[in-house]
Amino acid sequence: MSAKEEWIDAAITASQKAYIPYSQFPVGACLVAEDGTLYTGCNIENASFGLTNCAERTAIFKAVSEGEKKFQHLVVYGQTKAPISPCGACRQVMAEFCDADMPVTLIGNDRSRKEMTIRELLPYSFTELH
Ligand SMILES: O=c1ccn([C@H]2C[C@H](O)[C@@H](CO)O2)c(=O)[nH]1
Ligand SMILES: [Zn+2]
Repeated sequence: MSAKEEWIDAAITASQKAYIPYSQFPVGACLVAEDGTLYTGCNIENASFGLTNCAERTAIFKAVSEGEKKFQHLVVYGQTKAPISPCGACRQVMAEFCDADMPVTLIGNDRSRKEMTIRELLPYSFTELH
């Protein structure tokens, strides 16, 4: 299923909560659980830059900490010209908690969008310890 407008709106609204004193670059995410529950997230920066948590990971960690295990879609919004491209850390975390076939909709400034799967975002990923 392609992303519902409601999910995109939720990601955009979440970006308005971003804590971004260093980059001034707001990002929002909306993770949709199997039953339709929405978990939103924004990027949360830190004076120790490496501790910054991206919007995608905020949404995923919120959902997992609420006990969610199955997801159907992730939307990521950023004010980029082309649809935003998640960082490597977020791709690895997505691969941990989402099925390889799950769609991820990437959104740019003008609501331009690109739909990819988890597998396309992180091919040949490390997912198991054995
Ligand atoms: O997919 C992305 C890309 C970047 N950022 C954040 C991290 C940092 O706060 C700011 C600039 O990289 O944007 C996200 O949250 N998600
Ligand atoms: Zn990231």
